[in-house]
Amino acid sequence: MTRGGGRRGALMARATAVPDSGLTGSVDIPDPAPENEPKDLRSRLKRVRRSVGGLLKGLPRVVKLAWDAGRWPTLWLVFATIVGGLTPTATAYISKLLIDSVTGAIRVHAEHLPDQVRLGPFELTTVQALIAVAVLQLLVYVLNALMTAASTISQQLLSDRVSQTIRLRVMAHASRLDLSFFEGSASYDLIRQAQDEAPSRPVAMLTSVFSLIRTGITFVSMIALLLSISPLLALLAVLSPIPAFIADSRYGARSYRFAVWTSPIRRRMDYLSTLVTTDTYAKEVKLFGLGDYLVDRFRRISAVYFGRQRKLVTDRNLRGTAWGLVTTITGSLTYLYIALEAVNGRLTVGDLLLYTQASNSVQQSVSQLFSGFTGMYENNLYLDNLYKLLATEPEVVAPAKPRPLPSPVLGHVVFEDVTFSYPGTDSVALGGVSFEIRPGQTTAVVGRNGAGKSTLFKLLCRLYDPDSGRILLDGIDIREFDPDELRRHISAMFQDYVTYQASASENIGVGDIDHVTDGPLIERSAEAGGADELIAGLSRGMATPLGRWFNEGANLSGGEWQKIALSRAFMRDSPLLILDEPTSALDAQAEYDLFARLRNLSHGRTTLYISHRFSTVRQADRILLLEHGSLAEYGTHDELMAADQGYAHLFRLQASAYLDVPEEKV
Ligand SMILES: Nc1ncnc2c1ncn2[C@@H]1O[C@H](COP(=O)(O)OP(=O)(O)OP(=O)(O)O)[C@@H](O)[C@H]1O
Repeated sequence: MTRGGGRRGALMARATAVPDSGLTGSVDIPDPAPENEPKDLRSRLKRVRRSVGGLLKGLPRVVKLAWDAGRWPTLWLVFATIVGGLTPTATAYISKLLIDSVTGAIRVHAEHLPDQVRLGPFELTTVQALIAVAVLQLLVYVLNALMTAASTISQQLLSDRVSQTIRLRVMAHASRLDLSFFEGSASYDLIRQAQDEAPSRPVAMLTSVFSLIRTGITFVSMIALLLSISPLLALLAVLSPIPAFIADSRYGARSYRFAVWTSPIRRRMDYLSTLVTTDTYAKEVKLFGLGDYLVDRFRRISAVYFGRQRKLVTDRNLRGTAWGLVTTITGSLTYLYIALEAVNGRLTVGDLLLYTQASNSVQQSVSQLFSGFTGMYENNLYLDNLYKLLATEPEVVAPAKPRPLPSPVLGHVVFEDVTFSYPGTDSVALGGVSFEIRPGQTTAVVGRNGAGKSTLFKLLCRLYDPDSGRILLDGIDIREFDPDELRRHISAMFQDYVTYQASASENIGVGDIDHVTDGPLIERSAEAGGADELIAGLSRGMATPLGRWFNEGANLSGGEWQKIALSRAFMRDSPLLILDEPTSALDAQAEYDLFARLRNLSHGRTTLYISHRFSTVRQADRILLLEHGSLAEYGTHDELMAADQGYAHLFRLQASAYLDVPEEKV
């Protein structure tokens, strides 16, 4: 993954250019910069070449997508397309036959000639000729109806399957991406676009492709008819729709850019609506009376957004229609020309009908060919986003030949001069941090807010890689292991743990997905995390749904959720146990109980925990104090108290508050 470079960098610049913080500030959207509008003919031609090139590259991807999603529906669609493409020509020809047989029959009766008319190469009686034409027409209509049904069914099936395939790919890929990818607003936009647009765009592209083929077939067969009567008519029919196409293609690119540009705005609209419609936020929204404010803000942002969109849509269609008039005028002139030719006796009435239909159809197909091309171009731009997302590779990856983890892992952790800044930020979250934790030791990590404690844990779990320095586990750089394999050897609970909308047992079981249905293990983990009593009190015990999204589930308190999250961390019997503020929401008794249990649970495992409560911190074998991303002190409680530096000060500060005596007397 590139950090803010290239296209992502450009997207990031655009995203931040929107002067809207979300909850306050201007709701207006600056106009998309007309950066890519070509001015002269050369650059226009260059752009056409580029778009055609992009299309030709995009086409096989979509066809492959359809083929992979369903072979039979794709084949049916091809067949139906070919038949559909020939139908207008066949219908026009049959109409000519019908008119010629009828006028022939009228002449036979009026002039008392022998009852014989010519139908194509055949000599038939007038009645035979009329029946033959009617049967032919019926066959074409039936075939066309069948093919239309086949094409509708295949399109529907393909559309569902293709969008499912895309969703799956996006999900599967997103689950592989680095944590940092989700933390950048530009990449978040990319995922949003891929999720919103990508499922429908391949099908839209496919539909454009097939209608293009169908129109192409109609065009070629009709133009053959037109050329035989008048090359001038054929030329006129081909050239007249071009102005409308040029107008339309400009707007195709413009509406794509508009969608990219407004993605941050739409994301904010989603956010505002989430704030008022999701249980997690409902309490505060009510308490602070935010409802009306948020709804009003949504209304104003959406009014601006839809106003801009309305302008784009109306402009596009009005201009398209204006240019389309050129086509209509040419069409009318063609009709006049053919009518005069028929009056002068150079054409039969059937020919008149045939050529009228043919020229009309050629004009229509040319304009459909062009607009199909524009549609494909537009869809292809959206698809590019999808492929850009799928091409984004995680940086935190396994080496070509990952080293197997030692067996058993002893849990000897060494940080060697580790420095790290979060992607996209200048400030150093950890700078030159070095320390060693012996196997089986318990270490408490302390420090003020923002000192880098959680960052240290994230690096140890390889959610990020250090910018410099090394982290060793049992003497081996953790980058030599497969990160998934490494994480399987770590039991961790983070500060912002997830509350799954699932049963109590599933909430704990996901801590080791291979054992998500292992009842006894889940029971043991619940006991370790201190959630056993609370679960026993739920109406359906372990089977009780937690959260209310899908079921009438139980709603837990903050501390109760934390016990569940803690229990989840104990599902794995790993050599490394990492707990980020595990007791922040627990009552004093529950905290005391946990640390009493932890003495047993951490036996033989290297344990690191972050805590702001020094009564628990002092129980650790070692204490590590971070200050502004640097290691300030490291040692036992007694050593650090004797050193009488930062730790001793913080310890006394808290103790004095408990004991109600001045700090210097503690
Ligand atoms: N995802 C992120 N992207 C950018 N900066 C981050 C990110 N997460 C943390 N930071 C920054 O890195 C620094 C260290 O953060 P960290 O979360 O490690 O602090 P902490 O010591 O765990 O704080 P607390 O006690 O509040 O949990 C902070 O300045 C923070 O703003």
